[in-house]
Amino acid sequence: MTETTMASEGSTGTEIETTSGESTERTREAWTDYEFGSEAVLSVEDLNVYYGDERAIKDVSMDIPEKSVTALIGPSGCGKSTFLRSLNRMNDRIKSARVEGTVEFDGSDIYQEGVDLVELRKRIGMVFQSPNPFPKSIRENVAYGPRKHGDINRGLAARLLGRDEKDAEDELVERTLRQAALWDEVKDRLADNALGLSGGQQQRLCIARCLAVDPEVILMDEPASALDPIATAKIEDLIEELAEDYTVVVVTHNMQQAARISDQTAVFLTGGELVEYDDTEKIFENPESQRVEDYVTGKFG
Ligand SMILES: Nc1ncnc2c1ncn2[C@@H]1O[C@H](COP(=O)(O)OP(=O)(O)OP(=O)(O)O)[C@@H](O)[C@H]1O
Repeated sequence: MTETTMASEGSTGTEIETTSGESTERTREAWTDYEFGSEAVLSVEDLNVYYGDERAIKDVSMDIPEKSVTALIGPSGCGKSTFLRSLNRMNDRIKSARVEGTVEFDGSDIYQEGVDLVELRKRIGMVFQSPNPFPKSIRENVAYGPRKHGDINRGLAARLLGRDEKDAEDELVERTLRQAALWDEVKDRLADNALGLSGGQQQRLCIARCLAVDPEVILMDEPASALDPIATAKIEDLIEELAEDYTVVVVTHNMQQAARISDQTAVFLTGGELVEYDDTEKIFENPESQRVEDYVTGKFG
């Protein structure tokens, strides 16, 4: 098929006119080197993700700017979660998944050999759709990561060795629960089982657990989709606050939510294509792509 390229200057999409006269839109090659408000902390190049023979992410290149909220939106099955998981190698846990391309974080490719995955996931943490606290006390949920990583020494062995850091742990538990906007609700019952908290409180606890190991990036996969409107509003406020200190990447089905909380929005459409990526206001008010306009105005999806 003969194709004539009609890319106009300044346009992000490229119109392809086929011999049949149909005009279809092709996505930009790369959404990197973008002039967002801050430096890129993650830089994705030519990312393809397969499950067996099925390709779930198709040639995605994009930069993610630091200390801001990047929303990933698109219809069900378009690859948002797969893309999110590829940013801290969570897809490694899925047997059939295969990743090609690079994801640069702090100047090096997270997919190169020898990367310490525990350290990587400490720096790039994740919060899942359903709150998943451990069936332990509220305090232990927060302290678990720092204890495991040896940042805090607690327990009998530490006491015998004279290295018990109770005060440091108390300070860390309070600080992270405050950051997660949960402290006031749980400060008098830190020893209670976390499973006794409401869904929204459990999700904020999971965010505190993620913050306790001092991440730089927080990946969130539909963090409010299992919550009621009040709990959702609290999570949304929290996400905006967190972006003052952390880079947040959030998958959401909820377009109003993306519009409310994010600085930039990436729109994925069927087949794992990144169709458009821009300032959130631009995506919702004046997108370049007709397909994106149809999607954000609810014509499909
Ligand atoms: N573990 C897996 N094994 C095989 N295929 C998978 C797996 N996870 C996702 N897929 C497939 O990859 C594609 C993208 O799925 P993904 O969950 O990333 O999309 P999504 O946009 O996050 O969807 P949703 O909004 O419904 O959560 C889909 O076709 C899905 O069926």
